[in-house]
Amino acid sequence: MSLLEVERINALYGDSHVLFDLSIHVNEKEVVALLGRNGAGKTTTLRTIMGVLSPRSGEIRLDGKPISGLPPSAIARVGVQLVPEERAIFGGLTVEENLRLAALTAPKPWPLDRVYEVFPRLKERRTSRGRTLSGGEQQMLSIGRALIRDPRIILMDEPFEGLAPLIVRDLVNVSRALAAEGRTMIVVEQNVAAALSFADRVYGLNNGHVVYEGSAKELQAEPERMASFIGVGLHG
Ligand SMILES: Nc1ncnc2c1ncn2[C@@H]1O[C@H](COP(=O)(O)OP(=O)(O)OP(=O)(O)O)[C@@H](O)[C@H]1O
Repeated sequence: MSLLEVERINALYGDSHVLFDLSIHVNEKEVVALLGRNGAGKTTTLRTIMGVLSPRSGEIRLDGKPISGLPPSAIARVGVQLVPEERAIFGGLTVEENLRLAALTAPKPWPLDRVYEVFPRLKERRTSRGRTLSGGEQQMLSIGRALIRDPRIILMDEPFEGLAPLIVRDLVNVSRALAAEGRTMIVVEQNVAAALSFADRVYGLNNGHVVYEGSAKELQAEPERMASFIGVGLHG
């Protein structure tokens, strides 16, 4: 049994059908990349797993127990954490307050220092307010807020988007380290090369359908295959 099982979900925004019988699974300690063009349904898949959107049909299970239909707060309590594209940190609170707040409702949160070991820059900025952070620092804080709750699975939505290449390199290195220590993650990313550098397995999405599944290694060996499915190249 996989840690996360998404089985034939259909999701709609009003009358607009966005995910069609979509099935994916994520094994414990596995990193899965969801790749596809803009509008393919990647963000909607993460939002549906998190419970922000309820699937119209199908089922989502964590550890074999259904979570679809539960509110996001309940899904967070059982160990799912979304790191949203817009980062969603509290601009008026300091780095440390943002982290403490995230830890507050977690059953077994990490001590603050463990987050600071992952992101030393956050320790340097711990008394700074969220709104004064750079884009890269905000992304570190957003990931740090997920990590401090010690979740079973982290859903990362375009973590490298809009960041300078040097920051992306640092965040990729952190993601690799998290993968190496056995964190379970789903990553949605337009930067395919960056995502494949730490993903184990890949799903390609197109128009709300899974159109490709394979190991990251397979895909790196034949990137034209991915391009033919979804029009996303390794350098796209
Ligand atoms: N709140 C919403 N209301 C209505 N339609 C939406 C909403 N959010 C997304 N959609 C539509 O659902 C489809 C899937 O969007 P989604 O954001 O999941 O795609 P994506 O693969 O994550 O792409 P992107 O990289 O652009 O975020 C698109 O056609 C989009 O226009």
